[in-house]
Amino acid sequence: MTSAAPAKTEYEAIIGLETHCQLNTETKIFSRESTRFDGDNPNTNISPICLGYPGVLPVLNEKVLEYAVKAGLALNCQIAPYSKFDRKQYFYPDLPKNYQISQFDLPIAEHGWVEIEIVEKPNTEPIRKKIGVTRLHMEEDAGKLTHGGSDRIDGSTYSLVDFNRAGIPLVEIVSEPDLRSGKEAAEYAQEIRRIMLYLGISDGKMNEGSLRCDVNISVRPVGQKEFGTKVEIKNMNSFSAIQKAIDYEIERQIEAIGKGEPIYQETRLWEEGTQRTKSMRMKEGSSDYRYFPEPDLPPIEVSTEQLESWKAELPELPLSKRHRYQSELGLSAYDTRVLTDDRTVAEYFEAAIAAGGDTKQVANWVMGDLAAYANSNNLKIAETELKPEILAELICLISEGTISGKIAKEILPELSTKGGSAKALVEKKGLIQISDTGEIEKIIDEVIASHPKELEQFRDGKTKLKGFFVGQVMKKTSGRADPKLTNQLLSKKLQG
Ligand SMILES: Nc1ncnc2c1ncn2[C@@H]1O[C@H](COP(=O)(O)OP(=O)(O)OP(=O)(O)O)[C@@H](O)[C@H]1O
Ligand SMILES: [Mg+2]
Ligand SMILES: [Mg+2]
Repeated sequence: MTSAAPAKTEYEAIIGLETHCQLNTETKIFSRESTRFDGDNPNTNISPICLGYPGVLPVLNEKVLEYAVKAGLALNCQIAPYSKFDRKQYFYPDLPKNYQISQFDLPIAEHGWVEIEIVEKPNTEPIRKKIGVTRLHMEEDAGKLTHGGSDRIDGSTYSLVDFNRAGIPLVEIVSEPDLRSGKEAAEYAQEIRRIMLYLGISDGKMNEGSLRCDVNISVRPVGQKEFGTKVEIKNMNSFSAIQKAIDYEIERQIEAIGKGEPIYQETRLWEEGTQRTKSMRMKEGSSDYRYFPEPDLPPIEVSTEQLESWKAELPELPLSKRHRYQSELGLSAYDTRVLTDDRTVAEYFEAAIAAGGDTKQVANWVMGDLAAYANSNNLKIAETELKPEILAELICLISEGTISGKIAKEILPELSTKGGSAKALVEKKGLIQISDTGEIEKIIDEVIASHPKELEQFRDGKTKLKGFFVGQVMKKTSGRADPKLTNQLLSKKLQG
């Protein structure tokens, strides 16, 4: 008896990511040219070292080591007290040396992990998962190729190469094959980016190529222990492209296996236009690179003292903030995620609380009106003129009853544009809330006296008209009457 081909749900995907982050040092990894490459003319920030002329000697940029170690620590890795560089050899027009200086068997950092937190919707429990980080190593970037165009004279096609990018420092972060879906992989990549940005060592721009993720995927029947053959996918320039490329590739592999076709160990390209992956080349095994120790660079030794001093410089990282906001501040996983995504937002939030603002209120303002103001003015929250202490002051003015929440919303744009104290602005504009019972009663009496018809209808059972009277009181006081008190007093007066 032959068994039917397994259904789609009987397969699971195994995914591992290789993430390349450009480090934002001033100068290149082994030479002194500037790392600027966009904006500058092609092939201007170059030297015999990054082009690999014979006989030149590379020297490691100390900042690169510092940034790589800090990244390794932030990824919970063990930092190697002794590591070295190796030559990874391959031929490609963007690599004139025919080898890339990288690290092979003794990388600077190994055995780490990253926690991802998937929050599907507000008010749901997040799914948390630890993803192993196999290693982090330092290496140099290659040049940038621009394909296309055709020669004006003979019509031949050509490619241009810009070596300004050659020698820009990179760290490559290799994950364990612990990811199981496109969603998890995109979340992992975002967490890596967040960590790099918190550390301030990379700008994390996927669309400009300073953060590049290669995805490795295989599928296997559920229950099978061995992994299937992996396929590597490149060329995704957003997190959603990572997710889509993986989801597409999982389907493709399952379908191929279903048809009895082999899966080749190959490199495929994600095509944004067709939303598909396309075969690019068969994948080298590591033996094809003929790695050997880089003879021109001494091994790297990191002393315990040096390591401790770099460790002491690390900021509080997103994971720790997420845990703290949820367990100590009692915020939801969803709010926590919004508040900790960007370090400057998290720091603004914390400063407003430190200045006396109520936690939940600060969170609501930062994620709500203030975020909306900042967005519509193309600013970051911390770049607005509303300093965190003033947001705290504004919140206190509401809670002590000096102004209503509505008035606070109205003056937020002015405070965010011009700065200055919230209290001073409220006083200057005469916006202080009327909370005096006698004063409100007097206004209510006037309103009732001038609307006898509505009063009669109300007393005849059209109780909805209460809202009309509230509105009239607010109109007369330019919105300054304490809404709660107004409601209470109106209820009494309308009954007669
Ligand atoms: N069978 C598999 N299915 C899916 N992912 C896998 C499988 N085996 C390994 N991986 C993942 O593939 C990635 C391999 O990356 P690594 O940098 O070690 O090697 P490579 O891709 O062969 O080399 P290169 O750096 O030249 O691209 C890791 O993230 C690993 O977790
Ligand atoms: Mg790879
Ligand atoms: Mg790799």
